[in-house]
Amino acid sequence: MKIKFSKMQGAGNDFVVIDSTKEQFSLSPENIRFLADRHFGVGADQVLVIEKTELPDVDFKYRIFNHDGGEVEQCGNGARCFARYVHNKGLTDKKKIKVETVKEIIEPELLDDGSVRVMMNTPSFRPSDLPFNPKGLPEREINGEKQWAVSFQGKLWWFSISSIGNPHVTIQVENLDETPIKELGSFIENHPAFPARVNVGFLQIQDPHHGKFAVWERGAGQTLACGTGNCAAAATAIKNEAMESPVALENLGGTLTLEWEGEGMNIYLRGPAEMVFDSEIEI
Ligand SMILES: N[C@H](CCC[C@H](N)C(=O)O)C(=O)O
Repeated sequence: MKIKFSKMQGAGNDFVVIDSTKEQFSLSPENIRFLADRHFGVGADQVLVIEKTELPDVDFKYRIFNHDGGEVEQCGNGARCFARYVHNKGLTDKKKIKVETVKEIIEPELLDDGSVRVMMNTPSFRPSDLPFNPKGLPEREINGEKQWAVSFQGKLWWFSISSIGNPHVTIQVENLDETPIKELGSFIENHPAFPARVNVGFLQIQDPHHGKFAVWERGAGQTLACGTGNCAAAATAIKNEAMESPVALENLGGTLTLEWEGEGMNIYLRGPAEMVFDSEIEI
């Protein structure tokens, strides 16, 4: 089967985007892994598949598949690239789009300055929403917020949990350059306390409105940015009164901006979304 696709990126998080609104594709996990493979396929952190939605007052459905072939609930950088794609390809002339994802409706908006702003719904801090089973892990409370810890390389690493539709752990560090992101990220991603695995974000706070962020993504490894991870880190830091909205986080692949007015409110993610090239591939 020959498939047309667009290669896109948002802050260096890269995607293969496939339009399945006209011709229905059912891609197996093996097909996804091939498309995402950086040696034998196109290469991407995630594969995004655009489909028709059955929901009233919603414009599209989009499905998100990680590099390892697994389908997941949400992708913030992907949402921005999705919006750029459907507009550039003439699938809609709307600048504010309603999109069905696995668990919720999100609303990306194409802004006049060329960036894209996405309403990413309300962050949750409930363990059951990840899911997260903390039994047996060291626990503490800071500013009324629970944190847990894992022991790794002879040190306790304290983390906060949150869900942006997909599961996240946020670890606040003094210096990203001295943090074992790959090793610790992979250890926590696959920890038995996270039955569905987890994304692991590392936040270095510079001042109440600025920070640096690095990430080990569930099913994709270390990426140059993770939109939902930035949402999780900013919401956690704002909730703990360590940062104040708006928050700009410098990722390896670019800067993302988060706006969140507090618990129970929607969080907004803003950043770039770029087309790289169009092509087709036989799978
Ligand atoms: N790895 C994530 C999915 C992609 C999220 C990320 N690329 C983003 O921009 O939010 C997960 O397994 O939940």
